Amino acid sequence: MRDSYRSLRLWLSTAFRAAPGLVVLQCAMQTAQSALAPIQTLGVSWLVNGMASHSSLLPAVALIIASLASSALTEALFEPLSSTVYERVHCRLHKEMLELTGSIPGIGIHENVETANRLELLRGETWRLSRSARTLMLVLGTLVSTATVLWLLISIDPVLTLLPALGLVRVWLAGRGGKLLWSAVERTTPHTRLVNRLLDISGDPRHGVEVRVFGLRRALAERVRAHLALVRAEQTRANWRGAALEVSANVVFAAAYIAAIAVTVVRARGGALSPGDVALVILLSAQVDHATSSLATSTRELGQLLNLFSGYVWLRDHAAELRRRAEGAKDAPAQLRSGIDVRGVKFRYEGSERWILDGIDLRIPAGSTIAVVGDNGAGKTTLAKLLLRLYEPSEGAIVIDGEDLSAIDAGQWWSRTAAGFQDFCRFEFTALENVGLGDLPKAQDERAVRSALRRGDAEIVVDNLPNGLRTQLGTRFGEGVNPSLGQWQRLALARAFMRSAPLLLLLDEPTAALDPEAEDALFARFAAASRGVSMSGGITVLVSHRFSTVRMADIIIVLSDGRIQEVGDHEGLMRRRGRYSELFDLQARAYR
Ligand SMILES: Nc1ncnc2c1ncn2[C@@H]1O[C@H](COP(=O)(O)OP(=O)(O)OP(=O)(O)O)[C@@H](O)[C@H]1O
Repeated sequence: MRDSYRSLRLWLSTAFRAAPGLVVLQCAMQTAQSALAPIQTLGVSWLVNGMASHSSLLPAVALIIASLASSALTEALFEPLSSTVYERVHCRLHKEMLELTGSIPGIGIHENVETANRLELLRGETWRLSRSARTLMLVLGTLVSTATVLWLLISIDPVLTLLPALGLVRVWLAGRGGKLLWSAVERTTPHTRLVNRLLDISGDPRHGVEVRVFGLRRALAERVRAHLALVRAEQTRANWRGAALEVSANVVFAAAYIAAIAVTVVRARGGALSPGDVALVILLSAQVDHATSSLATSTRELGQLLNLFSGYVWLRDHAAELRRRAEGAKDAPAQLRSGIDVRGVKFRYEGSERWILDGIDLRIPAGSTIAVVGDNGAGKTTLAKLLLRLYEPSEGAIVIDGEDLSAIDAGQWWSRTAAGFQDFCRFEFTALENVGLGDLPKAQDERAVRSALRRGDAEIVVDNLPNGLRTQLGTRFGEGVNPSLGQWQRLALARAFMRSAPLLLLLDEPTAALDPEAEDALFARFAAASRGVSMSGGITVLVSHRFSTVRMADIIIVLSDGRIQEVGDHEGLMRRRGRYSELFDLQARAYR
């Protein structure tokens, strides 16, 4: 109940916060417009009575003309006003949702099936949330017209108020139908998510080669069809059940409608009512029919909206709870003095029983470079993400200069780190922005960007662009150039080097897409860049399968099945003739 109340409040406030003046104007116009139809009917009733009693028709005609003119005016203005409010609410909601999800520490919210479903539902239905003002107007309009109709009916015969009362049964059943549909939508969200993902794959040029070479077009289309069929079947079933409820309510209402007209005609014949009253009841009954049917529609829509807003309340609460927890958080240090201690860290992904990291103990002194190697799936990237605080350890702690990382403000920690990942982002902006995004305050600072390009060995990429740093990258959203995979990766690396003295520089397979020559040149620069980072006590963590890169690290750890198998520097590990030296020799032979 409390949740429904909060959803209702959020629903009402969302539209008002986005466009307060326009929504008030919309409310006023809607109220006027909704009262005008019954008032017009009253004018018709006066007209009939005036003609029957041969009295003046002027008041009736004036009332009809005035209400017609006002109705035409408000109708003309209403649509553009609604669209403007819709756009404003839409922009605001998107902005708020991006800010809320972005403020949540960790990426688990996108990976946990339940929370990912909730987010997808919210994202996919933002257009419906944005129509909150329109639904508000629909409800308001129906309430005003129902109240006006009620008032007119009472003035004729209080028994006639039974008619709108029966209409409420219709509204209640429509609400039940809406609930049935909503639970079908919720049940089918995992299928909808999958369909969206498959459509993304089919439409993305990066996957185009595999889709064509493996002849996946048909198979993908068949999967999309099968999941959509499931979604459609569930939702159609719910729609039919809702429709059956509504039809039964309509039959009852139609019987009451006929009875009301029959009673009025009989009473008029007995002289208790005037001909104008009969005309009024006939016309008003039609309006009650219309009003209750649109109230039924808006109730259905309102139910869906409130369900959606309860999802939105959940997202806000979730983000607020994490903000609250972070309130007493400590500041990230300006410089690393001692270093990072990984103490007995165990980690498993949510919903999984398997330990991905199984008791990692590691000391990384300030200013050092550490390389992490190991087989596929050994847990290297997971460890890197824990250091970045994209996940929290399930057991144990990561300690930064004596302070538990989980007690340090996540936003601050991120602002003091830099990262280059194997699955980097390809921002289809200008080359300048693409690199500059690595340090937002300096995003447009050409000197800072050029220096990052130098450290990431990506100057050559920009030199070959037709408009240098001002070149638009990517061709999907307009005219631009399409860099190769390796060129994109060099730019992503340069982005990682934008922050000049991060406490943690994390490079996860940063050279995977580069040719050996470029890789060689880059190693030398890595060493220089790492020295720059280490001046502030910063630590460079390099995850790599290329042992020629790894060898320059101060500490090398070999991960195997989530445990540290070996640790030491290159010479030490080679002398030991263990797993590291075995892998190193294997790769060196392959390169010879
Ligand atoms: N988001 C996730 N949810 C559940 N399991 C995951 C997730 N990400 C990774 N894993 C699992 O964790 C294990 C370790 O993955 P991780 O990416 O850390 O390995 P890695 O050593 O970096 O591998 P690679 O060398 O192939 O990049 C893998 O078995 C993987 O299946």
